Amino acid sequence: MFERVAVFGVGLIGGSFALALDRINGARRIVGVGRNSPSSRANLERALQLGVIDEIARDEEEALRGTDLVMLAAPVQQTEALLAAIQPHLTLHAIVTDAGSTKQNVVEAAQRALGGKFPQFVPGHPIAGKENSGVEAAEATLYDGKRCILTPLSDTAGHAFERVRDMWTACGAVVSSMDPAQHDRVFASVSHLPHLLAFALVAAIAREDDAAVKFAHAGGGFRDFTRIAASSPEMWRDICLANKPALLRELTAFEQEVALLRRLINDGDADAVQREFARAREIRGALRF
Ligand SMILES: NC(=O)C1=CN([C@@H]2O[C@H](COP(=O)(O)OP(=O)(O)OC[C@H]3O[C@@H](n4cnc5c(N)ncnc54)[C@H](O)[C@@H]3O)[C@@H](O)[C@H]2O)C=CC1
Ligand SMILES: O=C(O)C(=O)Cc1ccc(O)cc1
Repeated sequence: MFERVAVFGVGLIGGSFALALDRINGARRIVGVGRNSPSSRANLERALQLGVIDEIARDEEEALRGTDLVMLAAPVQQTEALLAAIQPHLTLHAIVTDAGSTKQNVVEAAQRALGGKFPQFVPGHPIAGKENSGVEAAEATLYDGKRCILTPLSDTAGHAFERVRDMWTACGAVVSSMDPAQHDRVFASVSHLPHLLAFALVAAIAREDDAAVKFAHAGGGFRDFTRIAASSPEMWRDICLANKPALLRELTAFEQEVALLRRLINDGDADAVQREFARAREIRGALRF
């Protein structure tokens, strides 16, 4: 399918992408690129050892030589700097895509950094993942049966969009398209807010004097609610700041709901509390994932 694929950020998502592509013989050669830090270098070496990538590229020029697909899978606020460094080496037939959890800031970064080459960029977001980071957590089957959303603009090249769509489909994902702003509103609600709340709950309890005894007695409900608080702080910092307006709107709506429940509990209004819980239970029970 592709001759040479360059993956910028060979962690959970980039590593799983490389493994999924390899499984379908989707790339003749896969090259990994990291950032200039000891932990990133160690992660890339491990990726090579695990056979996730075929080689490590030292810089953008080396990574882009003969490359016909670039996948960005680094934290979203790195997008503009990465694309600016890639742009001079990007040949006309090469396609660039990404896996970032936010799309409006990524699209705007790509427009600024790629200029006339922006049509070669296909913004994407696989809705698959877990709380573990790094290449050790990568899995070839991560995207099987999972949604992958593409958010092309009117000037995105049709052939680039089709190749990225077909590639994700071949990797096992169910692909659909969405407008970037709508994407960010949806995921502020069902992904970014829940992660923020999980981090907030653990952080709030940890501040209490008897936190240790409380955590020691936590059961399944607490485990389920806070699993995602073990996710990468850097990645979630970037997502929350990149999707600030939509996330703050969702946070306001959530605060209003919490304020309502606080008032009902304070008033001892048992019927109203039960009605609120029953409504949520019914809605949650009908959801199919
Ligand atoms: N973790 C998840 O469940 C999901 C994450 N995403 C998105 O995928 C992207 C990657 O996330 P993960 O793989 O989970 O994170 P990760 O922490 O496992 O991997 C990110 C990798 O990017 C590298 N990196 C950081 N800055 C870089 C740079 N400037 N150049 C090259 N490499 C760089 C890091 O060293 C690390 O190896 C993020 O944009 C995230 O929003 C999307 C869907 C699900
Ligand atoms: O760990 C989980 O359950 C997730 O929700 C994974 C996830 C994290 C970020 C995304 O943009 C998409 C999926």
